[in-house]
Amino acid sequence: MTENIRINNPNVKYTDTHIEAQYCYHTTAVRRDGDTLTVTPSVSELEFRTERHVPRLGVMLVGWGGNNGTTVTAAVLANRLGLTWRTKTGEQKANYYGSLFQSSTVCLGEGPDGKEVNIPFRDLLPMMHPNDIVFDGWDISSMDLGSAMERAEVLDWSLQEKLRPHMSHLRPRASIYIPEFIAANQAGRADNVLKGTMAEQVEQIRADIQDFRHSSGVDKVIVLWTANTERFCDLTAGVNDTAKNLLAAIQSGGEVSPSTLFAVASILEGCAYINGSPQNTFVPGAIELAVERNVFIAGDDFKSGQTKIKSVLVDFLISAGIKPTSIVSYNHLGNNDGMNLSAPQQFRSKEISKSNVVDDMVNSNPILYHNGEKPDHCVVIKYVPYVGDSKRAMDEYTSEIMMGGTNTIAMHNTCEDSLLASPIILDLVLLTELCQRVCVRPQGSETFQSFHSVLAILSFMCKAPLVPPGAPLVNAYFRQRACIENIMRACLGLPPQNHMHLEHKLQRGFLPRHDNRIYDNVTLIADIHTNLTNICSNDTVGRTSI
Ligand SMILES: NC(=O)c1ccc[n+]([C@@H]2O[C@H](COP(=O)([O-])OP(=O)(O)OC[C@H]3O[C@@H](n4cnc5c(N)ncnc54)[C@H](O)[C@@H]3O)[C@@H](O)[C@H]2O)c1
Ligand SMILES: O=P([O-])([O-])O[C@@H]1[C@@H](O)[C@H](O)[C@@H](O)[C@H](O)[C@@H]1O
Repeated sequence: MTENIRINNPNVKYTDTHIEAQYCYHTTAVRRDGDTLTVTPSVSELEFRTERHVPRLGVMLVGWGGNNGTTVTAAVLANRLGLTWRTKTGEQKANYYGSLFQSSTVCLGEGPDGKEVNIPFRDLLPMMHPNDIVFDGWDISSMDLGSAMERAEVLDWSLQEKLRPHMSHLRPRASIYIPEFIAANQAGRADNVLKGTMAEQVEQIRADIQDFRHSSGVDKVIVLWTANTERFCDLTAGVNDTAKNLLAAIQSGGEVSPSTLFAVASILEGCAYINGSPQNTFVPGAIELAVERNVFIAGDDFKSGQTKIKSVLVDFLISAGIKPTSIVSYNHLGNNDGMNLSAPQQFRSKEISKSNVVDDMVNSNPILYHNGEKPDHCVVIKYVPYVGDSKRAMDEYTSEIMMGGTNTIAMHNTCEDSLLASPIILDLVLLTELCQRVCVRPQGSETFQSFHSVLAILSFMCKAPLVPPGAPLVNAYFRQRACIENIMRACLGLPPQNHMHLEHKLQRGFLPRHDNRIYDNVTLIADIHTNLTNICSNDTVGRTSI
């Protein structure tokens, strides 16, 4: 279902190539003087410009032969082919459940009947449809995607049988393998590795990207790491502290992880690079290189299950004035990721990303938490081969409530881990692709600017969000989601969702006045057919009328 939305707004203009929206950005600055807080509202006039043409997108996955890589590829193929398959409970149809853009909605406003009108999130702006993504990638295991899907043991066999003819010809490219960065138990699958110096391997990855771009005919490539979790990299001055030093370290063969080598290769090829794992891929030199080359980077670590619930539950508790004092997150799983995480250094990377997710919420409430006080927080991950990709998570949240009371919430959460991560991979690349088509011009500035290379808007999909220097780090789930929705609304000149419904809360109510200011004596009425093929090819849409 694709919704056609009509923006009746004088400050939104449609050209053949862009959506151009004048936007008033409201914020407040706060200054403390003793026990007085001075709050100064500010309004910034911004012009958002969004390219309407959606390109053909290629996604290259590092770790393509893994559970996530095979599953997300299979899911896109199954949806593209419109596959159904028998399960023990009946006929199952391919879908994109778990994807923010494909399976959740946003509220546009109220209809004449006073009821809210909700549309698919993806219909807010011209976005790539996941069915159209072209996949490629690398893996240290040479196994073809059909066999690797079988190895992953994620999807129903009857679906695998339908998909195998479409996947068996897909083979991961040879990859960069430095054994010390992942668990020793991964060595057995490493039969597809590049030889040569570090610099030669980076050049090969760059050549692979160029080869894929040319052979597939895609217009742009995004590279995403869904390979195994690496140990943290040592941050060393003169090695990875600047872009120049990092490039030199690659030439000399210093301490640079495979994930960072892929990041450098992607950035040098002008491709956005996303880190789906918890290691510190983005060493300062990599970030500096991305900024210098104006290339998007984002991460870290897909926020898929236990941590996603934590970023909701802790936000609920603390914003309700309840004080979490102990958070224990245990899970066991039996997939290869779990096997890799059974090694201490790799587990430590994951423990860090899973543990820091409550910091912003705790720090937001000095009524409950004083002088750096934090809840006890324990993360346990165990490898139990028998359960495979079916992660069993058990969480206990103990909180202080009124008058010395105690509240304990215990939950059990079982899921196929890769079926939670796959839609997040799609959301990450689709939102990155959209952001590559958006630029903003503050009032008084001659030129437009893109988002910062560190693409913080992707925080919603990450356990340990990477943000630009000095930017706030937000983990609270609904704040992150609102950030995405309101930035996309701004691209349409629409104000942020405020959930106030004031017109329904006053004694006599009032009728909101339509924002139909005249714009150069022209009232623009623009149709948005958010089906991208319509917008690009059908000249009857996106029309303006005077
Ligand atoms: N719900 C989830 O599945 C979830 C959530 C958050 C984060 N993650 C992270 O996503 C990553 C992938 O998860 P998975 O379940 O698909 O794991 P997996 O072990 O099934 O897949 C990882 C793949 O990466 C390959 N690989 C390892 N090192 C490589 C290298 N240097 N180059 C290319 N390929 C390499 C492996 O051969 C394997 O095929 C892990 O780091 C995991 O921690 C997963
Ligand atoms: O997102 P989430 O469910 O909290 O975290 C998950 C961990 O609990 C799991 O043990 C690990 O194997 C996955 O890679 C993922 O990181």
